[in-house]
Amino acid sequence: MDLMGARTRIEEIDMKIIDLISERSDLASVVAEAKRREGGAVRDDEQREKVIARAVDRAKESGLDPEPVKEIFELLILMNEYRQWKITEGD
Ligand SMILES: C=C(O[C@@H]1C=C(C(=O)O)C=C[C@H]1O)C(=O)O
Repeated sequence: MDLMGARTRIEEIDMKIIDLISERSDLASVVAEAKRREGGAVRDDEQREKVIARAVDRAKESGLDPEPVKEIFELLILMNEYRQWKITEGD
């Protein structure tokens, strides 16, 4: 694969990543509704730790440096929490 081919493939992967981030982020409405019904704060430190630990383990299995992966997941969690706060702010 040449440079152009690699860049085209990177672009395709980037678009998929954005679609997945959007799908993950959209689940904030489901989570916010469940927490409204069942009770529970937007920020859940126990669940945060599980999500991060899972991502770090998978990163290591994939031969990736876990630290940047951890940072990415911290941002994804913040995005989801922000969406939940926006949904529940009128409550
Ligand atoms: C999605 C949730 O809400 C928050 C967002 C999380 C996430 O994006 O993975 C994890 C824990 C919570 O702080 C949840 O409680 O499951």
